Formats: sequence, C-alpha cells, structure tokens
Amino acid sequence: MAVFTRVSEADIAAWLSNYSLGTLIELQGIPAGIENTNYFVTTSNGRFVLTLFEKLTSDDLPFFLNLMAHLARHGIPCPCPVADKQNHFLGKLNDKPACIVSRLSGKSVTQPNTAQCAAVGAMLGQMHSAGQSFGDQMLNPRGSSWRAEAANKVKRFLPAQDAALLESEVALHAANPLNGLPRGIIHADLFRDNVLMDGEHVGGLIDFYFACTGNLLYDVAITVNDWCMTPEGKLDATHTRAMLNAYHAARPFTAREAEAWPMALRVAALRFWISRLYDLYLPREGEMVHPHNPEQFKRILQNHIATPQPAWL
Ligand SMILES: Nc1ncnc2c1ncn2[C@@H]1O[C@H](COP(=O)(O)OP(=O)(O)OP(=O)(O)O)[C@@H](O)[C@H]1O
Ligand SMILES: N[C@@H](CCO)C(=O)O
Repeated sequence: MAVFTRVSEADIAAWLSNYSLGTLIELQGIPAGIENTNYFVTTSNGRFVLTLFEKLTSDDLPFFLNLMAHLARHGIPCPCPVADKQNHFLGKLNDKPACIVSRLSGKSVTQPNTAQCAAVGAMLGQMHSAGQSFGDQMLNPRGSSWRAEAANKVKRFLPAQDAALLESEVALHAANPLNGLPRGIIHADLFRDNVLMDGEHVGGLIDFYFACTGNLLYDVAITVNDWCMTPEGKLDATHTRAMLNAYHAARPFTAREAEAWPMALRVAALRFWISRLYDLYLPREGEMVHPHNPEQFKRILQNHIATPQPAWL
C-alpha cells in the first residue's frame, strides 16, 4: 500500500492550477512502492505521476529532481519533473514535499530474459555517460561508514556464523575500498522493480532516491546482483555476459574495472544484505513495510566469495 497521505480530486485540482498541465481528468492511487505516496494523474495535457515524499525532506530533494531532469534532457527514459508557474520542481501538498513527473510506459519484469538483461545493461551505460555532465555531487548514504554502523547494530540478532561473516566482510571492504575506478552518478538501486520494460526495450528507469556519486562499476554490480541471479543466488553467466557486453558497448569498462569486478559484486551484495537485515530487525516506527528477505543476499554474498572469477565480458 503506497498511499500514505490521501490526496482528493479537489486537492490536486487546486495544486494543478499552479502548473501549465491543463485540467484534471483522472487521479488514481498507486498501490506499489514502500517509500512515498504515489498517484497516477491524467490531465488534458498527458499522463503524469504525483509523488508526496514521506521521508526525504525539501533539503534533500533538489539533487534528485535536478538529476532526473538532467538525465531526461539527455534522452534517458526517466521521470522528468514538471516545473510549476514559479519554475520550481518541488512544491508542497497536504504538508508533504511533492512533485509531478512524466509517466513512463512499461511494466517491471520478475524473470528477465537475455535480451532484457542486455537492454538494461545498455541503458545503465548510457545513464552513466549522461551523468558525467551533471554538476552536483551526493555522498553515498549507504557507503562504508553506514555499512560498519548498521552491521554493528544488527549483528546481535544473528547466529554466530552469520555475525562472523558480516564482520569479516565489512572489515575487508573497509580496508580495501574500490579505488582507481571511473566515478560519477550512480542509481544505486536499479533492481527489477525500478525498471519499466516495454517488451525488450527499457521504457523507464524509476526511483532515483538512492542515487549518489560513486564507482560506476558498483552500480553495475548492484544491477547484475538482482537481474542476473538464478533462484539459488548464483550468477547466470549468459544473462551476466549479455548485460555486461551491452553496458561495455555504451560505456567501455577499464582494465582496472575488470580486475575489481569480483570485489564489486561482493560489496554490492553486502550492502543489500545489511539493509535488509536492518529493515527486518530494526524497522523504523510505524513503518508499513514487508521487509525483503536478507537470506537471499547472504546466499548471493557466499556464492560470490566461493567464486573468485565470476562471469565477466
Ligand atoms: N514515472 C513513472 N512512470 C510510470 N510508473 C511509475 C512512475 N513512477 C512510479 N511508477 C509506478 O509506481 C510504482 C511505485 O513507485 P516507486 O517504486 O517509485 O515507489 P516508492 O514508494 O517511491 O519507492 P520504493 O520502490 O522504494 O518502494 C512503481 O512500481 C511504478 O509502477
Ligand atoms: N532494492 C532494495 C529495496 C529498496 O531499496 C532491496 O531489494 O533490498
């Protein structure tokens, strides 16, 4: 359920009067999603998505909205924020920061085929290239110090063996950060539910609210870890190669990236193992979230540790 704050037709009609989007035709709550309140809004000018931000504040949001506008300007199919009559992307609706963005076509897929993995790889490479000319920076809120802090808080809930694995991986990546790699804007959460597919084409990349500045290879590893896994949590070599080759054609990997690939996969798996443990054992008060299964990412991490030469180009 992702309508946390109700918006009536009268609320949105009044809000829309400060935009050049025509008149309201339809307002429909979107049930998916766990972070924000989302509505599909159809006006006489087209189809849009209204988002009311439930946690992010007006200080955090300009980075994300300007980033989406930048990427959309470069032809990346991502939600494009619409400016109001004062030329602002960010407004306030029912006491929540709010914005309205373009609605993209397509549906998320749960069992992607090889061509879809290739399409997502190509799009990620293009997004990374387009991000190079974006001027703003954002520290990764799920980086090394967050990993250490969060792991420290959740380890008491774990069996000794899992706690030991968690501690040793956190320490390993803290001592050996991925360096010398191309950096830039990363999406940092490009899981299957954040990509809308139109058959074998990418209709849209959505949910940029973990986007930050980081190693581009780390973003590739996050994406591969979700899109190219077998149900047992092992890399599907065909899907992985399809994604990586298509990415490489859009933004060629460097030799240092080839070398860093095994560790990038590991640290990307560790980040989601920790966040899922955290959401399971230490949920924020009042949070209406069905936590994702942390075991899946523990297994993925263990399989990466056992496979020092994972599928590459
Ligand atoms: N710009 C868009 N165009 C088309 N559909 C969209 C768009 N933005 C969101 N949606 C739809 O709304 C759903 C929920 O959006 P989203 O995933 O951004 O929710 P959230 O609560 O903000 O984030 P989270 O994925 O962290 O729960 C998506 O699965 C998608 O179906
Ligand atoms: N994609 C994340 C949740 C949202 O950040 C996960 O599957 O754990």
